[in-house]
Amino acid sequence: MHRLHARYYIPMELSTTDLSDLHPEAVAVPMVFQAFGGKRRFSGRVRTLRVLEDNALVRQVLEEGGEGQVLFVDGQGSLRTALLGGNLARLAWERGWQGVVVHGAVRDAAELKEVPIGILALAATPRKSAKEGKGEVDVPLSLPWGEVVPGSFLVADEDGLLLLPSPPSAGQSGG
Ligand SMILES: O=C([O-])CC(=O)C(=O)O
Repeated sequence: MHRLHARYYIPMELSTTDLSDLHPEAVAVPMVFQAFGGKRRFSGRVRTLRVLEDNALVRQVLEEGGEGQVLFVDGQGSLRTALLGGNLARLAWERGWQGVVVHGAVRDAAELKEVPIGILALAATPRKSAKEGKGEVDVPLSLPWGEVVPGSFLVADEDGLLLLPSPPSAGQSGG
């Protein structure tokens, strides 16, 4: 529907810029990621994972299910192996995850864009990860831009990521 009075239109989802203005204390992660998934805008309660070139725990946590949640994987910035590909992305979608953020690499980029969740990563690379199960689940992640705390609320859009202590309330409106 064409909106003649577009300036009176109040978006249901607040942008990260509006939210950052409302919550200057929130951790803001710049959009250093590429958007590989079918959705650029997503949000949800955060679970965390710290791994290094090993993605057995990524599968394990995604299998637990993540209705309304976002998995933030700190792959420590390594681009040597992919921590998620088409199979894990489809698993995430089937299990209700809103998105997966990978501070590291993914693969199967052509498949990822068909999966209707948010998938952010630094790069794509062909090589798979180890499956030994090394890593830490639900730990605070120290990233160059601030700390990503499990249980916080993540909002992602074209401008970056914002991490809030709790979901923004419906009464907040952007300007
Ligand atoms: O299983 C892996 O290592 C990642 C992958 O390729 C997929 O999710 O399809």
